[in-house]
Amino acid sequence: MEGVDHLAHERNKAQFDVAVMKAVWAGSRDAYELFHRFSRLVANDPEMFIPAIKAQATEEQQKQWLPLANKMKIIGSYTQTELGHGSNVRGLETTATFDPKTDEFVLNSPTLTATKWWPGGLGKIATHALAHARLIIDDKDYGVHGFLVQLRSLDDHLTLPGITIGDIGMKYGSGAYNTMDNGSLIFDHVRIPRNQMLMRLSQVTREGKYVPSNVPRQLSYGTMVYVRQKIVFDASIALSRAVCISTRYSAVRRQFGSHNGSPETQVIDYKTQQARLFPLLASAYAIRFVSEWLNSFYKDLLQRLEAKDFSTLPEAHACTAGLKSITTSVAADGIEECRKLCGGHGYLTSSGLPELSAVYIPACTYEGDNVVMLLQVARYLMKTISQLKSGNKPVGTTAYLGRAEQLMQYHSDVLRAEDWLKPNVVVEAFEARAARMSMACAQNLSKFNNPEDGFQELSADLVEAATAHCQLIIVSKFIEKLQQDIPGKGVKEQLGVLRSIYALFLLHKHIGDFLSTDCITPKQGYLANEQLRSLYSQVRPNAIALVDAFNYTDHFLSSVLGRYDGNVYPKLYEEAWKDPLNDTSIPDGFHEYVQPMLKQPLHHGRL
Ligand SMILES: CC/C=C\C/C=C\C/C=C\C/C=C\C/C=C\C/C=C/C(=O)SCCNC(=O)CCNC(=O)[C@H](O)C(C)(C)COP(=O)(O)OP(=O)(O)OC[C@H]1O[C@@H](n2cnc3c(N)ncnc32)[C@H](O)[C@@H]1OP(=O)(O)O
Ligand SMILES: Cc1cc2nc3c(=O)[nH]c(=O)nc-3n(C[C@H](O)[C@H](O)[C@H](O)COP(=O)(O)OP(=O)(O)OC[C@H]3O[C@@H](n4cnc5c(N)ncnc54)[C@H](O)[C@@H]3O)c2cc1C
Repeated sequence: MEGVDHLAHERNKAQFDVAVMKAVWAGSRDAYELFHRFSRLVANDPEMFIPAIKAQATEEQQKQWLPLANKMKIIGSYTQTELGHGSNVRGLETTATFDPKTDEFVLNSPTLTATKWWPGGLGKIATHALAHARLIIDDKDYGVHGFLVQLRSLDDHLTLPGITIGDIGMKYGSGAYNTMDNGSLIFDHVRIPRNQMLMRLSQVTREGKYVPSNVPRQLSYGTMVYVRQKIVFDASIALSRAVCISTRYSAVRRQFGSHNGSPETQVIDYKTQQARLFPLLASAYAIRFVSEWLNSFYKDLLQRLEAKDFSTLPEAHACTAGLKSITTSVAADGIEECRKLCGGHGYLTSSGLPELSAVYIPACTYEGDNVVMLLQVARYLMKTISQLKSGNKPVGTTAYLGRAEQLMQYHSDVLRAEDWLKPNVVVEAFEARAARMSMACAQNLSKFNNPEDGFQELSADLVEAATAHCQLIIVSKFIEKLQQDIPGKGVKEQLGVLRSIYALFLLHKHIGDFLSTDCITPKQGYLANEQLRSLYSQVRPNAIALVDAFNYTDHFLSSVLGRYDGNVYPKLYEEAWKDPLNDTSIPDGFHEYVQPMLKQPLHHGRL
C-alpha cells in the first residue's frame, strides 16, 4: 500500500545511530558535488579537459583558456586515445610538427591507427580538443605533448578545415553511456599557433628550440592520476547503489520456508545470500574510506608538487593506478552479483541494475586498463624491493616491505575464531601475504638476465602481488578510519563488523595466497571462515539501516526493487504497464504475420 513502510520492521532492528552513519558515509561534502558533476559527465566530459589545462598549461595559457572552458564558452575533450593505442601513451601516432616559418604546429594523423578514438564529447559536442600528439621539430621526435586545437566553429558548430570528426557508434547494451558522444578525429595538416602547445612542463621557443621539462615528465600524465583517484570514490557510489537495491529487495523477497501458513523466509536470511551480499556491503564502506584517504593523499601530493617536492609522486601513481584498478573491478563485479542476488526481477530494467552495470563497467577500462594499472603497481613494488639492498627504507603504503625479512618469518598466532577480530592480527596476515608474494616475484625476477623479459614472463604473478598490496592498503585504511573518533550509538561497532567482514572475506577468497605463502595454517583459515559466518549474523539486523545510511533517494536509485518503502510488487506491476508494448492488447504485426500462420489449414494432422 502507498505510504506504508514495508521495511519498517527491518529499520526497527538497527543497533546504531543511522544519522551518524549517514554523516560518516557522506564524508567530505565535495565528494557528493563531484558525483553529481559525474552524473552530468556521462553526457559531457569537461571534467578532464579543465584539469588537464590546469596541470599542463602555463599561467598565461590558463588565463586565456580556463575562463572560456569554465563558462562553457568552449567545450573541451581530453583527446588522447587513438584507434591503435590507448594504454601505451608513448605509442601515440598523431604528430604536431613545428613550422618555424609560420610559428605554428601542424597537427596530422599519419595513419588510420592515429585516428583519435574514444575521447568523450569529441563526437558531436566538443568545440576544442586537448590533443595529445608527438612533438616533431626538425624531424626529431620529442614524444607526446598536449596541444589545444579548435575543432568546430563557435558560430555554426561546423567542423573546421582539416578536421574530420564522428561519433564512434553505439556502445555496450543500450546503457546511458550512449548519451556520451565518444568520438573519432582525424587531423589533416591542421595548423595551430605555437602558443597552443601546453607549455607548463616543457616549451618550444620561437626559434624552434625544445626546452625539456625540469620536472618529472610523468607530470604530463597528471590528469589521469587526478581522475583515477576520483574514480575510486565513484566506485564506492556505484557499488553502494547496487548494494542498497539488492539489500532492500533481499529483505522484501520471500521464498520457501512457509510452515503451517507462516510467511515464507526472507531471502536475506539465507546464509548463501548473506555470504554473497554482506561482503559487498562491507566493500562499499571499505572503498569509500580508502577513497577518502586517497583524496587526501592526492591533495598532499599537489601541495608538494607546488613546492617542487616530487618525493611522493611515484607512490601517488602506484596508489591511484592500483586502487582504481581494484575498486572498479570489485564494483563492476559487485553490481553484477547484486543483479543476480535479485533473481529474475534483477534483470528487469526497472530494477535499475542492468543500466547501472552497463554504465559502470567501462570503469575497468577507461583511465587505464585495470591489468595495465596493476602492472604499474608491480613495477613500483619491484623497484622498492630492489632498493632495499641499498638501505632505502620504504615509507607510506610500502613501509611493510621494510620489514620484509621479519614478515618472511611470520606465522599467524591465531588460536580461536575471535582472534581474527583483532585489527593487528589481520593487518599482519595481509602484510605477510603481500610481502611474501612480492618478494617471491623479486626473487624469480633476479633469475632473468634481462629484467624486462622477466617482468613479462612473470607478469601474471606480478599482477597478483600488486593485488595483494592494494588489498592491504584498503584493509589498513579501513582500520585507520575506525581509529578516528566516531560518535554515535553503535556506529563504530557496526563499522568494526564491516571492517572484519571485508578483511576476512578477502582472506577466505584468496585463501590460496595465504596458505601457499605459509602465512596461516588451514586450521586458521577455517577459523577465519567460522568467524565470517558469525559476523554475517551480526550484520543481519542492521543491514537495512546500513544501506539507508547511503542516504540515496528513490529517484537517484531509480529502482522498483530498491524503493525505500519496500513496496515492490505493486510498483513492479505498475512499471511494467508503462511499457508501450502494453498500450494495445494485440501486438503490432499480429494480423500480418502471426494470424495467417494460426489460420493455416492442418495437412494430414500437421501444420
Ligand atoms: C573524468 C571525470 C573526472 C572527475 C570528476 C568526476 C567523477 C569521477 C568519477 C568517474 C570518472 C568519470 C568519468 C570518466 C569516464 C571517461 C573518461 C575517460 C578518460 C580516459 O580514459 S583518458 C585516457 C586514459 N588513458 C590511460 O589511462 C592510459 C594508460 N597508460 C598510461 O598511463 C601510461 O601509458 C603507462 C601505462 C603508465 C605507461 O607510461 P610510460 O610508458 O610513459 O611509463 P613507463 O611504464 O615506462 O614508466 C616510466 C616511469 O614513469 C612512471 N609513471 C608512469 N605513469 C606515471 C604517472 N601517471 N605518474 C607518475 N609516474 C608515472 C612509472 O612508474 C615509471 O617510473 P620508474 O621509472 O619505474 O620510477
Ligand atoms: C567508456 C570509455 C570512455 C573513454 N573516454 C576516453 C576519453 O575521454 N579520452 C581518451 O583519451 N580515452 C578515452 N577512453 C579510452 C581508454 O582510456 C582506453 O580504452 C584505455 O586506456 C584502455 O586502452 P586500450 O583501449 O588501448 O586497451 P589495450 O591496452 O589495447 O587493452 C587490451 C588488452 O591488452 C592488455 N594489455 C595491454 N597492454 C598490456 C601489457 N603491457 N601487459 C599486459 N597486458 C596488456 C590489456 O590488459 C587488455 O586486456 C575511453 C574508453 C572507454 C571504454
